[in-house]
Amino acid sequence: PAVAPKPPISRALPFEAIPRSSPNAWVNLYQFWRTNSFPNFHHIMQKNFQNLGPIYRETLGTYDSVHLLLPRDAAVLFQTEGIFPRRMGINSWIAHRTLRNHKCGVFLLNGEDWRSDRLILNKEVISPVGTRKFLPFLNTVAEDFAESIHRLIRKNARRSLTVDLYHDLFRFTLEASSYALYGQRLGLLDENPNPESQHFIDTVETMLRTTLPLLFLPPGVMRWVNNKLWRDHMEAWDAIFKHADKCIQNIYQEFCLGQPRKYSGIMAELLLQEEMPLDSIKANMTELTAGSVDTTAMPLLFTLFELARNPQVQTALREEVKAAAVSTRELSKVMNDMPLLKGAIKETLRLYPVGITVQRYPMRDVVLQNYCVPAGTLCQVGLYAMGRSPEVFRDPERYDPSRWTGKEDNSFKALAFGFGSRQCIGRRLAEAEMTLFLMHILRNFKIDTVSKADLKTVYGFILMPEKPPLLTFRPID
Ligand code: HEC
Ligand SMILES: C[C@@H](NS(C)(=O)=O)c1cncc(N2C(=O)c3ccc(Cl)cc3C2(C)C)c1
Repeated sequence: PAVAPKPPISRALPFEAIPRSSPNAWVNLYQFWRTNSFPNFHHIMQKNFQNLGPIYRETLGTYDSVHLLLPRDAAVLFQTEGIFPRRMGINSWIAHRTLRNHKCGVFLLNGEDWRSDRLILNKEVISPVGTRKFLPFLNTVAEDFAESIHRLIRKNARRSLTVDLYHDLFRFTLEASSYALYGQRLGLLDENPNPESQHFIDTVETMLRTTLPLLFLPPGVMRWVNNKLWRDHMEAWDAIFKHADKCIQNIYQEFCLGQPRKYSGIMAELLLQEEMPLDSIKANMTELTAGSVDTTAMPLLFTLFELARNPQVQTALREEVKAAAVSTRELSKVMNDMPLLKGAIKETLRLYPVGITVQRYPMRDVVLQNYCVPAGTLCQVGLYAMGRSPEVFRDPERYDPSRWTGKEDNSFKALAFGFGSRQCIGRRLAEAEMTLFLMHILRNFKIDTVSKADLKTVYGFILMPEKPPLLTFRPID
């Protein structure tokens, strides 16, 4: 019998054949600057995917990267990340550490240095055992926040409160994270919040805002291109390090005077373990403190808005929360009894991913969408575009937490915290803060909003609303 002809192996297309937006890196960067495209970075990526397809190449100043849209391509990319996964560095942040002779935390470290710090931090920051220890601290702050809203409502003649929660949410996330990190309350939820901590929140915002324009410039030219921007950036960093240092000195001083008998936060555990040198603890605690403010406040604001304009979803969540909290069981069990609320948080991060991409450099040559991508090429998964792509999600514009609780295969679709051993180390802290916050809000109030129109979003290194929504809270008797 004749031998069946071998099917031709589909020859992967060369790297140069990947569709791309305009090829000239510096012209692109200039255009980006001139048209101030940074705030719209996520929308520009979405349009590029619509015009060029599920893979495209973009060169902007010093960086040349491949953008991916589909979960299956993200899966292939993550399989090539190796044991020291790497993402795009932030030159202006590294430049500051070098200038001030500070150590870097896990976000900026790579290779063996990253891995050794990360493995030590994992035990206290993201492991189930570590998370269980700081849960009660977060719950206390979430209860205090709900009480602070009741306090404001009692002051009003009408039994409701209409407010722009933007700044209050930053105070909540810093109060909650600082309590879990340092075991101390900052007093940000009191009637007149502590001004020093409020100043810290403002400097984190300034630092993030001034990071963006510096993002694609080589370190050498940054300070000459826009000196004021550079100086503001450095000053914000110095203030951030000063605040974190104060928190660290407080607990270190108490520590030398006598070790605490009971759990008093993540930093105390790191000091007790004596596995990490003090300057590394400081570098990592600074990242955890500054990284815990905006990143968690924004998704809370987006969730409250979506619950206000989707009353049926809000009611379904309220039922689930009431049922879960009925028996005063241990906190982590209550948390595991609210799948719909977990789905709501995933739904918020699908539509409003805080970090709009996840980046990796593959350790070996890889084929993506039938193109050859050489090892070491910067590859970015476009989370914002993926979350709103009808190819990936049915009815993508609909806020539907139940899409995450069914039997559907959602693998590599929930990437807002990244992936694998280098995923967000603050994930459990952020998820717990958001879950407990929403649980207490839903138990105490109905949330409403007048405007049902979509919120416009801007990218300022963190995805945030262009204009914060006005929300109305009415106590549930
Ligand atoms: C307490 C601190 C903290 C909080 C809160 C936090 N992050 Fe992170 N995140 C980090 C740190 C530190 C890293 C770097 C981890 C590393 O490189 O090992 C990181 C990394 C990430 C990454 C990159 C992961 C990867 O695979 O490359 C993403 C995405 C991310 N965070 C998303 C989020 C989102 C979404 C939230 C909130 C909804 C959030 N983070 C809240 C500290 C935090
Ligand atoms: C928004 C998103 N970008 S990302 C990592 O996906 O590209 C993100 C996610 N998780 C944490 C952060 N952080 C901050 O906000 C921040 C501030 C100051 C310092 Cl010293 C360290 C940080 C980190 C990187 C932890 C940022």
